[in-house]
Amino acid sequence: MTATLLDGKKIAAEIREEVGVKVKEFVQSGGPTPCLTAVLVGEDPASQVYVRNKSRACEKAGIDGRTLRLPVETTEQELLDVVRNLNADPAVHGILVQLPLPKDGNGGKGFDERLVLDAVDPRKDVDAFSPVNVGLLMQGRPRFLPCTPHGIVQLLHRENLSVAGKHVVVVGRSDIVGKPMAMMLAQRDGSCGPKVANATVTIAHSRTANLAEICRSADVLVAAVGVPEMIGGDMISDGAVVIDVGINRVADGAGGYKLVGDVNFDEAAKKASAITPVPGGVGPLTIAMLLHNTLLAAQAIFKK
Ligand SMILES: NC(=O)C1=CN([C@@H]2O[C@H](COP(=O)(O)OP(=O)(O)OC[C@H]3O[C@@H](n4cnc5c(N)ncnc54)[C@H](OP(=O)(O)O)[C@@H]3O)[C@@H](O)[C@H]2O)C=CC1
Ligand SMILES: Nc1nc(=O)c2c([nH]1)NC[C@@H]1CN(c3ccc(C(=O)N[C@@H](CCC(=O)O)C(=O)O)cc3)C=[N+]21
Repeated sequence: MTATLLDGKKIAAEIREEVGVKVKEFVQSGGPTPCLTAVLVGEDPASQVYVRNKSRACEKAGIDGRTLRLPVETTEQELLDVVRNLNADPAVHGILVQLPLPKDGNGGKGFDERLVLDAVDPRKDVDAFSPVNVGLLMQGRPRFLPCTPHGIVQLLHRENLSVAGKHVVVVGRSDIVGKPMAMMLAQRDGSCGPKVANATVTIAHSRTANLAEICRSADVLVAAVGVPEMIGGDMISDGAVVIDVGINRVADGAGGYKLVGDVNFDEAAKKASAITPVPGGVGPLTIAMLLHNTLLAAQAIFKK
């Protein structure tokens, strides 16, 4: 089988366009310009790219996208104060603390990531990382859907790929991708995205025995591992749908870097019925859903 390419970049552009129209309507009806503030500590090059992409996308959608760049010397207390000031600022609707926080930050001690994320007001938590938002999601009554899994849900929906009754294998159990992805696809009622529900979900991770065999039993395989091209063609059954979340920078052999996913694309494309590329797959969708959440946050605060 030769796979259809699932064009995340194109679908993300459609979603951003739709969000842009809704932002315009919201502002015309008297609402404030939705404002997303990203907090970036240190100078991690990958984080710089994501934050730049986010602010460009915000601008195009009519959202005020701000970035607070803090030096790596920032202390945990100072970072908590920054977050609390953003919580209290009525002009800011969405707050995103870019992860990972630098290991050498906070005077060399590193940050307690949980403590910092927990300080974000749940109503402004457009990443959907706070315990309140995770709990609401789990119970099938989400306020914000986490951006990366929501992007995947939108992709499946818009490509008419149903997961109902299918076996979905999610490789990876992070709080940002694997865990919420698994929970969202297993919902009874599609509360976690349009019509996307009722999958039978397996969560695999680094302690999983027989990973290849489990992956081969997947109708839909979601790889969120962070290991370049670790999912080979031998781990994919004929006709499976493959969603590659991985964004890994590897040497390109010419002195520079290139991005590859967690899936060996060339091998997988020979087996799968449909597959997302890296770049141009899940990454752009993540940003589109972040804009969506920022508008939701502004609408919810405005209504009160
Ligand atoms: N496209 C996008 O928008 C986004 C992309 N990403 C990318 O997705 C990837 C995953 O990110 P994230 O979820 O944050 O990663 P984490 O490092 O937090 O989690 C990785 C998960 O993969 C599991 N794992 C690691 N090695 C193996 C292995 N050899 N076999 C099976 N499972 C393994 C780990 O298992 P265990 O729990 O046992 O350690 C863990 O659950 C990264 O490449 C990241 O850059 C992330 C966020 C957004
Ligand atoms: N609080 C927080 N929330 C996040 O959502 C978050 C985070 N921290 N830390 C890092 C990960 C990663 N992430 C990506 C977003 C966009 C692309 C993206 O746009 N990728 C493009 C290419 C980007 C490039 O050229 O490097 C693509 O895949 O086509 C990738 C990865 C969000 N994350």
